[in-house]
Amino acid sequence: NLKWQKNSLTYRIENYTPDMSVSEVDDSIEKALQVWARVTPLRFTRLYSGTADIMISFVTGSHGDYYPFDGPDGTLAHAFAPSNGIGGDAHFDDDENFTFRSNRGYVLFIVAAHEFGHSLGLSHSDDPGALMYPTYSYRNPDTFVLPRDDVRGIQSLYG
Ligand SMILES: CC(C)C[C@H](C(=O)NO)C(=O)N[C@@H](CC(N)=O)C(=O)NCc1cccc(N)c1
Ligand SMILES: [Zn+2]
Repeated sequence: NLKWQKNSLTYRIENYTPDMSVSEVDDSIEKALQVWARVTPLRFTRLYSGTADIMISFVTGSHGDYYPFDGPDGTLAHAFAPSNGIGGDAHFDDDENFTFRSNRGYVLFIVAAHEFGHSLGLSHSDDPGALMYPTYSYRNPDTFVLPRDDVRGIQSLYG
């Protein structure tokens, strides 16, 4: 499936990284979902148990899918395109150092916003300024604005 066939999606934070406080992780995830909700009819509801559309976890190395993580740097996270089961799920490599807003380490909000782009059906962009560009670059979460290329991409799916 190219995209979700519903606008109301659920998410669940299954576990936490030791790099940040629980509230910083919660806030980073919520803000990363809002980035996409603001420019689409999509709405996200948090679940605290059971199976959500977007299951979010912090894992290292081999973790039960066919895409084991690779230690520090390299792959930071991955997410699965919309579908039942693992579709939509986002896994974060906990061998990375995730931060709330420092440019030392990877800003979880930025990585999560990128991953949720995949969870919603976006692939990578070749626009170097795009959030969906393949490689991470630091951006201040307090002043982050979704680049035009990403708005175009998500609205071509859900606009
Ligand atoms: C083939 C994929 C599994 C690579 C993986 C990715 O794109 N995940 O969505 C990944 O972690 N790519 C790294 C590439 C790298 N090490 O620079 C990345 O930073 N992706 C996350 C990211 C986060 C925020 C912004 C952007 N543009 C990219
Ligand atoms: Zn990616």
